[in-house]
Amino acid sequence: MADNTTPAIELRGLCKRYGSGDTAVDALKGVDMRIAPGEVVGLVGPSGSGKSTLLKCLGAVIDPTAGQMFLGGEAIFDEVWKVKDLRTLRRDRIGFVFQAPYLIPFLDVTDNVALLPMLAGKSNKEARRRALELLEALDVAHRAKSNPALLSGGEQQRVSIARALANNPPVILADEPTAPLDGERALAVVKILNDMAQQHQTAIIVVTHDEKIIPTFKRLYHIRDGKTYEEAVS
Ligand SMILES: Nc1ncnc2c1ncn2[C@@H]1O[C@H](COP(=O)(O)OP(=O)(O)OP(=O)(O)O)[C@@H](O)[C@H]1O
Repeated sequence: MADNTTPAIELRGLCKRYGSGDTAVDALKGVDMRIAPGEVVGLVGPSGSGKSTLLKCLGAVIDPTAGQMFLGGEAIFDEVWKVKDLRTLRRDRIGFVFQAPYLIPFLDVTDNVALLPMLAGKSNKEARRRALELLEALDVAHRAKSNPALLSGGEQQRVSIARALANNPPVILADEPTAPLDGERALAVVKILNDMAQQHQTAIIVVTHDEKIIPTFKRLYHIRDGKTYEEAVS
């Protein structure tokens, strides 16, 4: 990424140690990353290499042990805590897409997407308007009033992407978002993530093992034994 752009995400020497003493595990051993607004990058690595730990640190779900993390140039983890309100940080600045869509079964599709903007203080009307706009963009508005259980796997995943985008977060963390999908639907989800990144300048990290989508990333980070390496992709 260009040096003069403020990165959406920047990690400097991020470390995470679980436990202490003889049983301590150093899951992250000094991770450096810079991701610009609008970039979609892949993160690949073998089992136990630290992918989940890195996503949990990025999502402010767990604290790193050392190092620095910045979102949009603002220190999130530093020598001291700079951001106290992690709930607000997770709600407004980071969108999550998981392997399973985890839609709420007793809310219809629209309310699943509208819930986060409502929690962030938008009126019901405004939150639903935003939800419908996203459902349309993701080509799933025809299921707006359905119970999520009645949707196909690909439709449910598109709804979960709409939910991740609902508060217009500058960062989206996607953990194996295409794992349950066939090749065509997996590539369609990647295209949606790329389109959304371009339109909203969202930075997106996609953790994946999915050989079908790995060649689509313009930048790819490998993680091995708690350290990341960037692969130059032509
Ligand atoms: N809560 C924990 N306590 C102790 N060690 C942990 C904990 N969570 C993860 N680890 C260890 O940290 C290392 C990295 O684990 P992590 O789950 O981040 O890897 P991963 O790349 O996501 O693996 P997978 O692809 O199998 O999910 C592993 O050695 C793991 O055993």
